[in-house]
Formats: sequence, structure tokens, C-alpha cells
Amino acid sequence: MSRAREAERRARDVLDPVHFDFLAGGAGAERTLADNEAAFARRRLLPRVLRGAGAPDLSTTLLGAELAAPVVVAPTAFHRLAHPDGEVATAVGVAAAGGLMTLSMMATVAVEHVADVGVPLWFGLYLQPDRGFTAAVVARAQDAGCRALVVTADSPVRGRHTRDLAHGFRALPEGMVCENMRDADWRVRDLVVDADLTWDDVAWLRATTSLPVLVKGVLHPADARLAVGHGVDGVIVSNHGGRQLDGAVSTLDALPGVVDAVAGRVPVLLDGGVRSGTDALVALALGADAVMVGRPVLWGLALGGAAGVRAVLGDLADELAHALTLVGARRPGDLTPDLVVTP
Ligand SMILES: Cc1cc2nc3c(=O)[nH]c(=O)nc-3n(C[C@H](O)[C@H](O)[C@H](O)COP(=O)(O)O)c2cc1C
Ligand SMILES: O=C(O)C(=O)c1ccccc1
Repeated sequence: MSRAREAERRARDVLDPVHFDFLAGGAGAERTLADNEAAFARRRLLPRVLRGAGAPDLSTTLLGAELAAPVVVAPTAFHRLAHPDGEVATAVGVAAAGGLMTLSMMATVAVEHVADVGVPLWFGLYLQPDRGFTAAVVARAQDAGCRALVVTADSPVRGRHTRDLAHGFRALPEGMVCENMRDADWRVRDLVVDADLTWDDVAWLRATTSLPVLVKGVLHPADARLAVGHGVDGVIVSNHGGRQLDGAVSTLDALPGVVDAVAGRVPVLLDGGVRSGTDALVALALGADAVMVGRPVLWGLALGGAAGVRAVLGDLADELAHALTLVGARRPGDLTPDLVVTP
């Protein structure tokens, strides 16, 4: 079993059950949540042999960031539910693994403290109807050293998280707040998910900031084309880990259409259901430039703080390197779609 999978099993034992369900759960009947993983399980590899691939080299440059492996930490809210040091511990673990972390706007630690760790950071942004507030949050993230903005596009309303509804889990426990939602008076604002958002808002953001902008939550090829047309710097194929539209297609099944539509103009990332190095390899072979991981990082964090995060990411990279050699490739960029079959 991959460490990511084992970590999920063990994290259930150490976390408050309500918090475990918040982190693990999905929307509706959790079909999309299940299908993200099932889509990987449906694929098999058609390896090449005797290619003299030599020692694997996972090093990857993504929008100017140099990564030990093409694996990026997805933005996830509320890390202090998993560990008292929250996003700071995550950042220490990601830095030790040579990785890149996307800090959620809904983080429970201030972006400046996370940036102090020295890990390459992207900032996961929910565009707010109050553009002045959004601009202030963006400026704060940029001043702290975040190197790109990841705009969540798949959340015009909050997901109906079945397990949270059953538990009545609605709010952070006493003493935890979303530290990056503070306004000029240092009051914490509530998140507004905004069903009125359009590509014009992405165009506004594009014009407001010099940072690279990635759009997260694209599944339809037409949206991938619109994203590129609006000058974004990257597209993230995501269904929010099955937490928004239950019944949405798995990300792996959506990937080829998006890769085709983007046609190499900007990097394409995928998240959802990546639980092993082989999963990462399959996504890379089908055209992703990198994968993102959400929950496995939280399980590592819950189990071992920074060391646990490092272990999960390190194992994913080791498994990916191993699988790369076994399919006859040296670098992720050598992978091609013909290596993946759906028997
Ligand atoms: C607990 C939790 C919180 C999340 N918070 C955010 C968030 O604040 N912003 C966002 O864009 N996505 C958020 N996501 C979605 C992740 O970025 C990512 O798309 C998803 O977790 C990837 O799937 P995986 O967990 O199967 O790897 C969250 C996911 C989880 C599990
Ligand atoms: O739970 C989520 O998936 C998520 O994105 C979120 C957004 C705002 C607050 C808490 C979680």
C-alpha cells in the first residue's frame, strides 16, 4: 500500500471523527469523490523496455519554481484541524521535500508566518464580490512572497458535504480563525462564494496583479480554451476533490480533453485521487505537467506534523521515480499517452 493510502487509514484513528469526516468527505453521494480514485484504478500501464532510461530525474520547473518532483500541494482549508501548528508544519514538511505549497485563503495561519518557513508558495484565492478586499488579500499574499494565484472557479456555491451536514459541522472550533480573511481593521471576514463570478472577474484579476494566475476547477475543454483566452498562466483540472458537484466527471477522465484544448500553451495540472506515484505517472503520461495532492498531505500532517508531510510527499516522489524507470522513461517529460491503457 502506498504511504498516502496507509496514512488515510491511520489518520482516522488519530483525528476527531467529525474533523476526519470534514477532511475526507465529499458532496452528495460521494460518487465523484470515489470516482477520482477509481479512474486511476481503471488504468493500466503499457511499459516500454530496453530504453536505457538510466537514473530517473524528477526535477521540474513550473512557472519559474524549481521542484524536486512534479507534485504540488493543493490548497486545503483549516490545517489546524489536523495539527496544532497547522499550515506552518505543512510548509516545513513541503520545504523539506523540495516541494511547492498552495496556501488556501481559508488557512488557519497567517500567510506571513507560512512564508517565513521559506517554502515556495502559491496562494489559493476565492474571488470576493468586494474587489477592494480581494485586491487587498492579493497584495498581502504577494507582499508575503506568494509566487502565483490559484483562483478557485468551481465553487459558485458551497458544496453540500454530506458528512458535515450529518454531524452539524459548520464552523472552526474556538481559537481558530481564517487569518488571511482579515480586513484593514484586522476584523475577520466571512468567505463569500459567489455565483455571479464570470471570466470578466478573471480578466479583472489578470489586470490587477503581475503574479501568474492559475484557474482551478476546470473540467470542460471549452472552459480550458476560455481560460487560455483570458491570459491565465495555468489550468488546473479539478473537481475540488469531489466536494462540489457530485456527479462531476473524474479528473483523470476529464484530463485528455483539457490537455487537447490547451494544446501546450500553458501548464495543465490535475488534482483529485492521486494516491501513489503510479497515479501521478498516469496523469503525467496523459498530459498533465504536474499533479496536485490534497488529502494525503492532511493525513501526513495529522499523523506526524512536518515529518509526516515530508514522508507522504517523499514516498510519492520515490514511487514516481521507480515507476518512471519501470516504464522506460527518465524524466516526466518523456512520458507519452501510449503508455496508459484502459483495458
Ligand atoms: C479539507 C479540504 C479543504 C479544501 N479547501 C480548499 C480550498 O480552500 N480552496 C480550494 O480551491 N480547494 C480546496 N479543496 C480542494 C483541494 O484543493 C483539491 O482540489 C482536492 O482536495 C484534491 O483532491 P484530493 O484530496 O483527492 O487529492 C479542499 C479539499 C479538502 C479535502
Ligand atoms: O471544504 C472545502 O472543500 C473548501 O474548499 C472550503 C472552503 C471554505 C472553507 C472551508 C473549506
